[in-house]
Amino acid sequence: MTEKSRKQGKGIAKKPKAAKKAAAKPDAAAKAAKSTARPDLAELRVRIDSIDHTIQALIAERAQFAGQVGQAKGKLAAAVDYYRPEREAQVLRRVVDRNAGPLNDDVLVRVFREIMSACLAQQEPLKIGFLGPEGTHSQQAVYKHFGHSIHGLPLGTIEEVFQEVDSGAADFGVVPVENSTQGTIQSTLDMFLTSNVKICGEVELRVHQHLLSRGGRIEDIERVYSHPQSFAQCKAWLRQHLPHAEKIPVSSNAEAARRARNADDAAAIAGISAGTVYGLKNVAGPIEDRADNTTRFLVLGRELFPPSGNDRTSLLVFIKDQPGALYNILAPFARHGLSMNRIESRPGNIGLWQYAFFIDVAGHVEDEGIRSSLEEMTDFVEEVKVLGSYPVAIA
Ligand SMILES: O=C(O)C(=O)C[C@]1(C(=O)O)C=C[C@@H](O)C=C1
Repeated sequence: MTEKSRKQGKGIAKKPKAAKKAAAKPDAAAKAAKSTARPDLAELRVRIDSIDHTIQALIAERAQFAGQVGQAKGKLAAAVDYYRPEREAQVLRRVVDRNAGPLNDDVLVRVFREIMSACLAQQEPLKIGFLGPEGTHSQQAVYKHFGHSIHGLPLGTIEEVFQEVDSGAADFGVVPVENSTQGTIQSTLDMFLTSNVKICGEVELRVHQHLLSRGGRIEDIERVYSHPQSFAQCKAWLRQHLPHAEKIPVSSNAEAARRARNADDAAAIAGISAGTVYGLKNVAGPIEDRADNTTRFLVLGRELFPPSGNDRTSLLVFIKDQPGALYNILAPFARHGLSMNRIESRPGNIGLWQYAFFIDVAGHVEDEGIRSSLEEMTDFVEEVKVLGSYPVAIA
């Protein structure tokens, strides 16, 4: 059972368009953009050079201040201790709020993420575990969330990502948790039943699938490798274009690409970056059946972070086996006006037919509403685990 209103949680307070425009567009650039006369290329490049000069000086100045912020935090043990997801979310929401174009929000967010990533790496790059090998969508999610100034650790399974974070070998981990076409990734949810790791962020990634092969000719393809989730996302396309090819499920799309590089009659369904890593040609794509195909990833860490102002809380609730228990754990959220974004039941590993409920609710566990809701449900639960309170995904 899943109830979703994710976008509703985004809550990025937008200024009225006209006010944003007036605030941001420099006069000279606005006039030049309106003029019908052909602009002078050399003059434009002089201006761009001058702006680049200023931007570079400001980035260097920002990096110096970020370094001082590091010192202000005291002598901490490792880079992981300097990372502040709630602060990064606030910085990025302001970027979106200020944006008056012409660049899209997601482009500007990417640029500022990279700046913060580089600023943080001045201490030492964060070590981020993800479902490898190189070229997976999980790796893209890592870069989207942490920028490129990190040290990526490609791992074999979702379970290993949890273990490496738990043991401290990785500072953070990134794992897929649900796909808009295919639903929940059960193996991720089940790990929370036994693991102590915390959720400290979420990433939403538009996922495009491509048919990749060494030879690049669809008429040669007799075997297709991919992860079962990706096969499911491209079911209709495969039925229409490769109905007779053998479909071979493997552990990741990048692994599919790795195998497809050995023969001309083999292909992989994977992201385009896997093709670049493994030297494959793009035969067709995007080939996912739904154009809005999106995967949501969770960022795993070892501690809870303070509120960012627009957060989500994930709970794991083991309810008592008694009439009305489920109603009584959900009613407090309604009483406190808290939006529930998701509820999903899984066998709880605590006895036959005993279920655990994964619940996502808007807000932070330090908020009065969630604190009171948790108190009010105590008579109806065996145990509640707060899996994490973290900033709602940005752009
Ligand atoms: O504000 C901080 O706490 C910083 O360390 C600075 C900064 C930044 O570059 O803005 C860098 C890393 C943190 O994760 C958050 C923000």
